Order: sequence, then structure tokens, then C-alpha cells
Amino acid sequence: MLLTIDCGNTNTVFALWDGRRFVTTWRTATDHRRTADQYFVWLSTLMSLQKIEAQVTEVIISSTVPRVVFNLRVLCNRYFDCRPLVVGKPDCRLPVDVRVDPGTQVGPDRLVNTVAGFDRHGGDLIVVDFGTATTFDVVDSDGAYIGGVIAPGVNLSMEALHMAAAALPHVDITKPESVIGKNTVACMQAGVFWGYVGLVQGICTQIKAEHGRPMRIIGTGGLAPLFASGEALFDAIEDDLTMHGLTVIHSYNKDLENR
Ligand SMILES: Nc1ncnc2c1ncn2[C@@H]1O[C@H](COP(=O)(O)OP(=O)(O)OP(=O)(O)O)[C@@H](O)[C@H]1O
Ligand SMILES: CC(C)(CO)[C@@H](O)C(=O)NCCC(=O)O
Ligand SMILES: [K+]
Repeated sequence: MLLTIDCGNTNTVFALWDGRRFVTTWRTATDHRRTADQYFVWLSTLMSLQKIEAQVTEVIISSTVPRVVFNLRVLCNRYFDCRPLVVGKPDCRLPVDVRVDPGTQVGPDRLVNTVAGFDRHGGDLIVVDFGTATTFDVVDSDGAYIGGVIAPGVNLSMEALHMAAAALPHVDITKPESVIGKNTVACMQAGVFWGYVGLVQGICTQIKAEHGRPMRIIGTGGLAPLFASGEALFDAIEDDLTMHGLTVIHSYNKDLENR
């Protein structure tokens, strides 16, 4: 079975792919100090609790945190007896072009989202991912990644207000009833929620104008559904976009290997 690992700056998601569907998904906080042994104890405990008996034989990793890759590689070598594919490394080929400034290191999660978006929806897309950062990945007609936008993440913006202003509490994001807040918490939620609605609308409008062709907008990441509620921001929302992209890249590399 294939183990897909999506390591973001805040959370790392592990999923098991049986070739047709994801059998299960597990999430943990990203911590570069976690060792291969710790990952394995955690993974095997969850597998036995869920009575999953499958053997992991292959692994593909996307990591926006370079330091965690070392321990994940050790996990694969020691416990799964395999060499993982790591998105962004030269031996992991992509089914799409990457057309950016020479020498630019594109975040692997953005490459994976591009591949997944193109696989499911074809070209001319904007993929909006609400993770630690809010990213916009622009997918050309032929599926190429041609750049995008990196904005602060929603939770990061909320936290920045709290950290920098003595009188502003820690607040969780929700959709406020109105834009005019009648208390501090409501004011902060309105600022961040309606601020991001405007940010997404504004940036997508400008990208479309610059791209010069009709485009579809795909939302992903934990907060995409919140932003979609009531607002017509996205043409589609996909909670498993990054994981899907990992399976597409994995099978593309398998096919190349077997040629
Ligand atoms: N089902 C959900 N409902 C509400 N909020 C959610 C849900 N799932 C995730 N979130 C919140 O959305 C945020 C974004 O989740 P997501 O997994 O896309 O990114 P992340 O893990 O924060 O970032 P990264 O991928 O960069 O590590 C999370 O911080 C989490 O608090
Ligand atoms: C922007 C993030 C943090 C989003 O996860 C990640 O994709 C990243 O670290 N990117 C590197 C720079 C770039 O993508 O252009
Ligand atoms: K993510």
C-alpha cells in the first residue's frame, strides 16, 4: 500500500492509498524533532486501533519543511524498507511543467496542488489553499505551474493581531453575522473573515485579467469550506486535493520507471 505524507508548516497529514481510495487519514502537528521511531510508534498504534493490516510498501512525501524530510526518509528505510519519492527532488518527476524564475524553489505543496487540480479539472485554474499561508497557484492551459501569490494564512493573521496588541484576545476564526462588529471579538473576526473574502476575490479577479483566459477557482485546505459558505468564491472545493496530487505524481513516476 502507498503511504502519502503531506507535511505543512503547521500540520502533517498521513494517508493510506490502496490504489483506488484513501483507506484512512491521520494528522499530527509538524515537529522536525520527531524521530523515525516516534513516527512509527504513532502510525502503527493508529493502524492497529483501526484494525488496518496492510503493509506500507511505498511512500511519497511533500514537505514544506526541509528539516523533517530526513527523519521521514529514515522512517521509510527502517520500517517500510523502501526509498520514498520526495516532491521537489530531482528523482521525483512531475507530469506538468514549472515555468518560474530560474533558481526559484516552488513549495512542493503548490506543485502537488497544481498536478491535482489539472488532473481533476484540466488547465486554466487558480488553486487557493488555506494553510499556514494562503496560497494561490496559477495553472496554465497545459497544466504548468506558472506562479501565483503567497498571502499570510488566516490563523496567522488572527494570531498576529493577538500577539501584537495587548488588548486583543486570542480568537478563533468564524463567519461573523455582519461586518460591523459590536464587540472586540466580532470586530476581529469581521476584519479577518471579510478581509480574506475580499483578498480572495480581488486577487482572483486580477489573476484572471492578467492571464487573459477564463479560469476556474478551486479551494482547498481546512478553512476553504468556511470561506465558501455564502460567498461564491470557488467553482469547486476539494478537501483531499494535496493527497490526490501525491497519488497522481506517484503513479506518474511508477509508469516512467516501468517503461
Ligand atoms: N474541518 C475543519 N473545520 C474547521 N477548521 C479546520 C478544519 N480542518 C482544519 N481546520 C483549520 O484550518 C486550518 C488549515 O488547515 P490545513 O490543514 O489546510 O492547513 P494547516 O495544517 O494549518 O497548514 P499547513 O498545511 O501549512 O501545515 C487548520 O489550522 C485548522 O485549524
Ligand atoms: C508558501 C508555503 C509556506 C505554503 O505552504 C510553501 O509552499 C512554501 O514554503 N513555498 C516556498 C516558496 C514558493 O512556493 O514560492
Ligand atoms: K496544506
